[in-house]
Amino acid sequence: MESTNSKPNSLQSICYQRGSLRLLDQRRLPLETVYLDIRSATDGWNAIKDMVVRGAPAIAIAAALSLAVETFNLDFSGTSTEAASFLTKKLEYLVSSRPTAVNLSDAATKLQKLVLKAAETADEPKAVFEAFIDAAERMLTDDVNDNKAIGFHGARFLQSQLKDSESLSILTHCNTGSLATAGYGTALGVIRSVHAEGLLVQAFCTETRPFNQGSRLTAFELVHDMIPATLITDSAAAALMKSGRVNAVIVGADRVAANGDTANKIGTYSLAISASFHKIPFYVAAPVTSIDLSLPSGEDIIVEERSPKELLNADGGLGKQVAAPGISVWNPAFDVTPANLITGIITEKGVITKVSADAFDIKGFVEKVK
Ligand SMILES: CSC[C@H]1O[C@H](OP(=O)(O)O)[C@H](O)[C@@H]1O
Repeated sequence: MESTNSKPNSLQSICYQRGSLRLLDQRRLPLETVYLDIRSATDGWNAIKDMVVRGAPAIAIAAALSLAVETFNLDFSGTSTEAASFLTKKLEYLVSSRPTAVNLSDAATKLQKLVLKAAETADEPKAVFEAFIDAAERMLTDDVNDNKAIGFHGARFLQSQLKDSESLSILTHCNTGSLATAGYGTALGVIRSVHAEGLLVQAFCTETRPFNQGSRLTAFELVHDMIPATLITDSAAAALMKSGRVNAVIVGADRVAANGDTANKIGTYSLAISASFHKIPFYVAAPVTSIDLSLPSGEDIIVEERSPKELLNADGGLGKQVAAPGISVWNPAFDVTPANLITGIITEKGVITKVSADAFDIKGFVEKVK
């Protein structure tokens, strides 16, 4: 993958036009803006695995578009059925790049069904490939629209919870903004919308060890958008809540189980416990595609464990060794927050609130908004 330094828009993680895909190398932000040329599903797989691109929605879109670029430039001499088989196998391969976020597997499943259906009526493979490329491209615009709707519903709901003349200071974790999506963001999109409504006093973002998505990416986005924001260490979050300066915590999601248990960046569970102790509402912001109704609870969510180097070396593994040689490491990239610690789930279709003290009716919500 070659790198180029062109800079269409410093928050644009995915630069795509038919036949060409460039991904912003998020490992080098915020100090360097470098785009990598992605020419195949293999390039896409490696970019996701190595966190060139990250964030549940963004990795799904990057995966699909990496295959769209390979397909567009492919000299294929098989049948329509063989074209569909080629695409379904490549999608299965792309899903293996990161296991926890459901967006990637959900998108792959939908695209596989689409190409198999297209092959039933296509006279030639070109029609199957074009149906796939069209669907992959639609993910870009659909995601931005969903994120803006999440922002709208989130801001409106938070405003409805405020007493007169109250305003909001919001704590968030990891990066859930433009850099984690096709644009605007999920939890950070809600912060953008609250700020646009003039209701935001301060955003607080955690560093989000070990990969530092908060200090490197979320802080970058907040400064870029001139949103009043303060960076804190992960370990300062409880003290900040105790100080009374946080009115709400809003985080993203990689996978929401049928009961509302939510997998998100490691450290989210600790934030939820601290928020509960300090009686601060705790929200998850995610598109409905992040909900996995096939899992009754978070018990069965696969949590990716990443390289010990992310802890042993500086800069989330990109720098030189700083930890004691020989120490063992446990580095889960995510944790699961139980539904009873979550106040509400903000989606592009509206906010899912509890139907009893500790329970959501996620299935009922999804059925209603389908
Ligand atoms: C809207 S992004 C969702 C989710 O993805 C992030 O993880 P990673 O940076 O490892 O891809 C984080 O968990 C975000 O909350």
